[in-house]
Amino acid sequence: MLAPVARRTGWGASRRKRGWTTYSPSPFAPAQRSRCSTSCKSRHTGQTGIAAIPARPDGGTDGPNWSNSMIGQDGQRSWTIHIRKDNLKFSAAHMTVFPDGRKEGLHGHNYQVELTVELQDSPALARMLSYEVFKKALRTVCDQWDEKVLIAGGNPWLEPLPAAEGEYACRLCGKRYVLPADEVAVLDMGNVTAENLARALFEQFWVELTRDCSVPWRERVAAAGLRIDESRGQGATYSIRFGR
Ligand SMILES: Nc1nc2c(c(=O)[nH]1)N=C([C@H](O)[C@H](O)COP(=O)(O)OP(=O)(O)OP(=O)(O)O)CN2
Repeated sequence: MLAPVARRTGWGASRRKRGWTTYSPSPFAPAQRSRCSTSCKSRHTGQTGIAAIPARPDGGTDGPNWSNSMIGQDGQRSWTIHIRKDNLKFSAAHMTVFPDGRKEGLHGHNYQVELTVELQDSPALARMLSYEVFKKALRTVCDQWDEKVLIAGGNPWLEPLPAAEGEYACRLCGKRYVLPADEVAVLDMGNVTAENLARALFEQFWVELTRDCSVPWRERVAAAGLRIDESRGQGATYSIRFGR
């Protein structure tokens, strides 16, 4: 929660007094420094024209009273972490089945994964949630599907067939497939689309992430989304906003 406007002092308040309506997030940007004058109410370091960020006694940088002078206007603050790394991907084969019972030929993609996590309103929490925590969970779930043929276990055109030891066999849209069982992942979905993969991957990711019960995830994460691009410029995002 931000401090009420009337109680704020400093740069933002002085702008309002002057009737300026434009928003600039930081009064400490080089272009603004030269505006400081003896009438400026910001706290200063002693160096002419450079405002000091008031230090919190415990060294933290969150909370309503920290650096109110940096706030140009009222508003809801938020921080969003994005993670998209070349190695956060899985290479898999699939074939989408269309509603009329036709299907694509078996083909593969290097599925690229991207995570977005919107944090609750505090940069301190952002510091506590290292990128690595998210990347570790993402890598684990991506590995499950890497170098696999993905089969939609819930597709109405799928007919599982008896198979020899170590093999997986099925008929899909009338075509028979026999594959090494360890190179197949039968997924609990109706079709292997980017939308369904994004949702399934997100749900597994969340389970993996929240294994560490010492972190109050739901209090720290406001929303999260997982995007899968099956090729450059084409894919789907599954996202969830947690209710309070
Ligand atoms: N809503 C969705 N539609 C489609 C999906 C999907 O996941 N969600 N997937 C496919 C296919 O599986 C396919 O991999 C992509 O098909 P397509 O766009 O035809 O493939 P190209 O990228 O090679 O097509 P260009 O014409 O070169 O753009 C289909 N639909």
